[in-house]
Amino acid sequence: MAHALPPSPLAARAGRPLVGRIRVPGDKSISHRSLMFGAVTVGETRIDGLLEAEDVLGTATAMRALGATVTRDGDGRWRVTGLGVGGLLEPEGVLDFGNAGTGSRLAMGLIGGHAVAATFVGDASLSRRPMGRVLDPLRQMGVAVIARAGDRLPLTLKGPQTALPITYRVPMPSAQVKSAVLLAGLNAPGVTTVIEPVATRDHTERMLLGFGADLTVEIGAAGERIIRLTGRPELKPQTIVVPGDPSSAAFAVVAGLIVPGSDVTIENVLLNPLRTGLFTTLIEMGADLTIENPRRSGGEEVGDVRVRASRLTGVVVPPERAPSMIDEYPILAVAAAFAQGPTVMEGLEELRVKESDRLAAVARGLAANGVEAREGESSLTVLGRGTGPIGGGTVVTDLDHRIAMAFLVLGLAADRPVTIDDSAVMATSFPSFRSLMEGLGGEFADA
Ligand SMILES: O=C(O)C1=C[C@@H](OP(=O)(O)O)[C@@H](O)[C@H](O)C1
Ligand SMILES: C=C(OP(=O)(O)O)C(=O)O
Repeated sequence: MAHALPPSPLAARAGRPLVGRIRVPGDKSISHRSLMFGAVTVGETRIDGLLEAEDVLGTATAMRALGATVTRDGDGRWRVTGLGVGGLLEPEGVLDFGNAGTGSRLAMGLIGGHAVAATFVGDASLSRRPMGRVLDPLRQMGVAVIARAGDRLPLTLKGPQTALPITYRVPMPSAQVKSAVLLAGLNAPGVTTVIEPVATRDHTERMLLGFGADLTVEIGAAGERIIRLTGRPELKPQTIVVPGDPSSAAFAVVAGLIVPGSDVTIENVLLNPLRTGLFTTLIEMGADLTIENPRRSGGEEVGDVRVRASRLTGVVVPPERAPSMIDEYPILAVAAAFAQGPTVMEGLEELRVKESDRLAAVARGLAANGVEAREGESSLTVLGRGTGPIGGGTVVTDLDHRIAMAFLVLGLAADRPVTIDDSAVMATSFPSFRSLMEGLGGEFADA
């Protein structure tokens, strides 16, 4: 795992325009779910374009430990032969989820619905993130939990003989919490209901329907989403084609907008409307961003995203947009650093419990590079391009891949190089970040 190695600093600096067409690796959310749903399906699920990054590889290892057969062909196609809903086996060792919030929390739901015990561990970042948000509903479903104070990793859970279907209103906008309850509900006899006051990414719902589950989504009187899942379905093996991850594409998109003279196309990007808040915001800022070749693939909207260098203007990003771009605020803050006038981002409380406290990390990284920003309790204001030079600083990544990549992009357009203290963290979600950006003309140097 990245954190066990000595840190490997990396610097990015401005050079020529970024030009070309790239494909980014597969979507992380869909990749985790493909492996997990395949593990509780009888028969062989095939996955093309699985994200081969540390977080998802950790989920593959965990599914093997639970008894599923998970293999990779020479041509990069993955195969999962599962055990059916209710069929998971008790793992022998601990399950190490590394840096992965999604992997660990969704697996807690999946395993919590089974009458097996499992111990979850992770890296220093994952071990400080709150797990009570998932454990609370699982306890209501009959899961026994032994955890450190504050419900942090490492922890052990044991699923009941028969999980209780519950009705659960998700208290914070979180697709991970929603998904954990639905995954536990898969093996609960009866109907599990999850109520989401604010819509979050809906890959669990779309994919469970694709696997043949009996699932409905109703919109309530106050606009809330009411998701009902009938437990103990017989899931049917699928062939899944994972589109490019918009959260990874985001780095090349913003780089193409802020490096003068650039023209970059990212092909085959997932464009699920619950994931595209960043693109909406950039267009509002004046970005020359177009979607080419829009199409559907595997039950999801996809397209090619083309950007050309643009003069950006600061905007106010409304809090209700946050769930559709929750992982993209660090890179939006970088775009905002090159905009004319302030960009105000609100409703960001969830950023404090990601791989790092991203509100603080972004504000610190900008300050280290001469960009003025104001950090509020749950908001961030980036004042935009001032008169002084941008860059020249070193950014503390604190085991956070998105902080690392966002600030390297800052360096590609800054007046002075920007250094991150550890580039290994990018392996969490986007191991090919550096080579893809170099292919477009980006300049990096080991520092
Ligand atoms: O369900 C998912 O795949 C994810 C949900 C989001 O987390 P939250 O549910 O904590 O908002 C997001 O930040 C994460 O990268 C992936
Ligand atoms: C928050 C993220 O991931 P996770 O919660 O899965 O660790 C992310 O990838 O930005």
